[in-house]
Amino acid sequence: MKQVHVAVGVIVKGKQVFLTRRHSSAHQGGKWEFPGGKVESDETVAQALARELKEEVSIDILACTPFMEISHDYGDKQVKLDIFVVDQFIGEPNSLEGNEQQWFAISAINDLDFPAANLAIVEKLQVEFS
Ligand SMILES: Nc1nc2c([nH]c(=O)n2[C@@H]2O[C@H](COP(=O)(O)OP(=O)(O)OP(=O)(O)O)[C@@H](O)[C@H]2O)c(=O)[nH]1
Ligand SMILES: [Mg+2]
Repeated sequence: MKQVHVAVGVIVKGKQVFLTRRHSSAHQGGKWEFPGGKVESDETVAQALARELKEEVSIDILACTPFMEISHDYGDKQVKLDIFVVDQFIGEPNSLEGNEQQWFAISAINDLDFPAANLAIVEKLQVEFS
């Protein structure tokens, strides 16, 4: 099975993180996620991240830092998540696709329902932003 390369943005403000909820019909539907999406064949991961965060939550990235990479096999889909912390941006994130969205205290996201691949992200975030 081909691995899907995904650019993922962990949008932070102080000790808060911005999450959106995946549409119920999507892969891993109904779960909370970090905004992002597939890297197209003609773009770098940084370009994909900038494009996805603009399309999905309407912000312009000013600075981002590589955070971690996670490969995960969901059985029906293999993903490689290329994850960046985005802590400088223009605009206020707002889901253009009508998803549920919320700023959460990083210390309080343990009990949310995430795709399995995200658990390592949550763990590392809580170590570094608490
Ligand atoms: N955006 C995002 N995708 C994630 C996360 N965790 C995770 O396993 N994924 C998986 O990464 C894959 C691609 O993400 P996506 O569905 O956002 O891609 P996209 O925006 O290009 O969507 P589209 O092609 O449906 O329009 C999905 O299978 C999704 O389940 C996450 O935190 N954020
Ligand atoms: Mg997406």
